[in-house]
Amino acid sequence: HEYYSSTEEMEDLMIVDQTLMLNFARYIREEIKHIHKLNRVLKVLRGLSVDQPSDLSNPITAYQLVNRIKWKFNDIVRYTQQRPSDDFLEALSSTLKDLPEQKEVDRVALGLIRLQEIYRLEPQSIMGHGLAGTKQASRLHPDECFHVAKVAYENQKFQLACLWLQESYQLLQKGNAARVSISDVRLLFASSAFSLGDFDTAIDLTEQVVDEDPANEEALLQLLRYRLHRVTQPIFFRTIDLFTIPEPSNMSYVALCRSQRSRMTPHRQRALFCRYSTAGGNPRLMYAPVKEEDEWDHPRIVRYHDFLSEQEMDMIKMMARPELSRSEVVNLEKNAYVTENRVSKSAVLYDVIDPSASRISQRIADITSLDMGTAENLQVLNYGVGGHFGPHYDAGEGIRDERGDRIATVLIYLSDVEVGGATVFPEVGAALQPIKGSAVMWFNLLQNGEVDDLSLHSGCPVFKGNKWVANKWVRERGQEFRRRCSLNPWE
Ligand SMILES: O=C(O)CCC(=O)C(=O)O
Ligand SMILES: [Fe+2]
Repeated sequence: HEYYSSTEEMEDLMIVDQTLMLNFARYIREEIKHIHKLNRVLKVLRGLSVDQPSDLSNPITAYQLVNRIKWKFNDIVRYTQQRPSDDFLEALSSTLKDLPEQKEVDRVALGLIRLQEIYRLEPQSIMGHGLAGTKQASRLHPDECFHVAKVAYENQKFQLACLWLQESYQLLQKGNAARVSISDVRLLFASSAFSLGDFDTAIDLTEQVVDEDPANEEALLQLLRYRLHRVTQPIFFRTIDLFTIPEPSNMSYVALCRSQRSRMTPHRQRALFCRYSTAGGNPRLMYAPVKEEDEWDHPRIVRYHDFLSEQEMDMIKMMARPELSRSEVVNLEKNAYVTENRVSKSAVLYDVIDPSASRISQRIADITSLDMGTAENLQVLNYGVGGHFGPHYDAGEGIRDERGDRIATVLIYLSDVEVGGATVFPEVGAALQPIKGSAVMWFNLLQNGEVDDLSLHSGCPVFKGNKWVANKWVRERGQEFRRRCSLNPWE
């Protein structure tokens, strides 16, 4: 079972944790009871012993000795074999299937690293100090810092590895007991520095390890390798600071995630409006017009406020919860696969089964005047630790089928997000804040049916909070006359 890709399911892991501790405590109580019992048995058996060799002159005593030694032996075997650990071991093996695998632990560390890169956080601040609204700083153990460093290293994030190693080192220096040693930290730091081209630091640190333990073969080998490199490739990048968080390559996306604010000139902003809309006189909206707000002009993105009620949202989450499974993405050949570029769990709610899903379709049809006959069923998403969806198009080669392509996306926010988790459009600079109960809509295709390059978008990593959204993808077939309709605000 995978937990980290859904914040909602992380709660299950807390229960696994509590059960494990409870069973262990119960086991200890049983062991103590058992020891008491063994002590009582010991006392009884001692009472049956012959004290003095002289007693053996009495034939009765001699008989007792011969007889009781067997009796005692049997008792000892019997009572020591009755161990409470059997029940406990059984409980443990049933917990085993609920435990996260090491692979998952590594991916959570990768989630932390992603958050650090995107939101520019030093280990100190991601552990709580710099995070507004965090009650309690969550400190990591030196072993844990080392593990995060190792995952960073394995993912070629060498500077982040250095930062986490520094953290681990400082904790070790303060005398925190740990499995990892200062030498382990130095060696991994040396490798990271070496990978960043800082051969001097790599050699320095490895020499320190060798000085302390001249028999450390791994260190000796590394040292040779580093020295050789310094001779053969004497160019090194002195300018690289080992302790800075590097800027990811996709800057506009990252900057939008960080600020969570759209970037638009005031002049253009003044042309954005809020209105009550009846979608050109739809009878179902005449008495309850929808609150419509322009989020962006080109491509046009609008938000519908109070699109769903609290009860509707609770219902959707309740229906989706047991169906959640790891989200996948499709490639051009329409093959679906799991990737760390999309960390969430999702469930499909079918219009024909679920009244709340069909009601949503009706609302979307009313508000947008688009035909829902070919639209996809509602996809409900719950994000996980550092959960995100990297920049992507909702439409394209891998998506298109007999219903056409995904002409429009309606994205419904089923929760607020405390920090992070905005939906951003890096090509244009739009950032949509998750607002619980609201829905945003945009077109993925141009009027000519081609994918609109500007519709590239991304769900930023969730830093803090539990992000729920639902997607409704509208397909091209059925919209042939609707998108051109003059009553349609999407022209
Ligand atoms: O969660 C978000 O903000 C965006 C989700 C999205 O783009 C998608 O699921 O296709
Ligand atoms: Fe999307």
